[in-house]
Amino acid sequence: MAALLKRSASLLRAGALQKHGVLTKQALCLFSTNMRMFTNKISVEMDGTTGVAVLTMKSPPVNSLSLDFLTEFTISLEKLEMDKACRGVILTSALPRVFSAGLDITEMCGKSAEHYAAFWRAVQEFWLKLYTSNMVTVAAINGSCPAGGCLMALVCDYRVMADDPKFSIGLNETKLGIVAPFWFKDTMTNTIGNRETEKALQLGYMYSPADALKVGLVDQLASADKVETVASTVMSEWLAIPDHARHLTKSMMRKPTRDRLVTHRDADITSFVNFVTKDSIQKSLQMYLESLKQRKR
Ligand SMILES: CCCCC/C=C\CCCC/C=C/C(=O)SCCNC(=O)CCNC(=O)[C@H](O)C(C)(C)COP(=O)(O)OP(=O)(O)OC[C@H]1O[C@@H](n2cnc3c(N)ncnc32)[C@H](O)[C@@H]1OP(=O)(O)O
Repeated sequence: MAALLKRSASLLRAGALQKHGVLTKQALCLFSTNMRMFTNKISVEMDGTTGVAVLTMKSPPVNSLSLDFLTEFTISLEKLEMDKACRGVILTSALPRVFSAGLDITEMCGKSAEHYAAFWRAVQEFWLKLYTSNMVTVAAINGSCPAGGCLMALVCDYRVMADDPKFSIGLNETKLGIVAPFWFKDTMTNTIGNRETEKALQLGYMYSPADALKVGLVDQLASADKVETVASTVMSEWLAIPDHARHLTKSMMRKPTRDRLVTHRDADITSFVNFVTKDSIQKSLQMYLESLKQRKR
């Protein structure tokens, strides 16, 4: 398993995975009964009787989406996708207070253009795999989830969030002096509508759980200790629908948004690299990172 993961990770980075579908054949049936898989940053527990896997992010301190994290996540998801016994995935965090802090800012600071391009391709791949998954995906949001963390929750079919006012959720990119790409924006617009997205994105607004429920950014609130249980109940309701009908419906709803990124994928990478290599953007990101560190002092 470790060797397969290592090889898969290097293939994914090299972009070979999509071209040759290598993982498809090798990883088949890894989860066909009760199964546990651990990587450095993610653990997956698959219940063979219900067909539901729980994918738990465990990358302290804040489950930030680094290149390594994204690679491990995408590979784990792909393995579940290929296991016919797996029909649904619940995403959650093992960390107290944080679901995911979004993209790892250190991946966007002080690195080469080649690194930024590889990082951005991995972010796109992560979004595409989760957005177009055949499985039912439910986010059990047991902590804060800004920016890329919010995006991860938004691409799921259903969101249950812990009803704790200390937690918040939203696309806060403008607060860092950066801009949410069009496919982040599309994902949010599809969920809460154009007007609310326009306000939320310009202001980099972080919603409390109650406000997130009000605008439809999350579907349901639960007490912090019940989030995963509620997510499991929701999952069984969704799994009561025949897979093929639900999946065709999901594809029909999501295809235009998915196609837009696929069509403009290379241009989007170029645009990201051009943007993030600007001195002014580097300065904003460095200052933001520094402000996060200062908050603790
Ligand atoms: C027009 C063309 C456009 C083209 C595209 C252009 C632009 C690119 C768009 C890129 C889209 C970006 C998406 C993102 O996801 S950016 C990331 C945004 N994330 C955040 O703003 C979250 C910041 N973090 C927090 O708010 C908090 O950390 C928290 C998640 C609420 C957790 O709080 P707490 O438990 O109190 O933890 P600390 O704040 O103490 O943090 C612990 C350490 O973790 C470091 N940290 C936090 N977040 C990140 C991160 N996202 N990346 C890297 N590192 C992070 C933090 O600095 C602490 O580090 P230390 O222990 O060394 O001090």
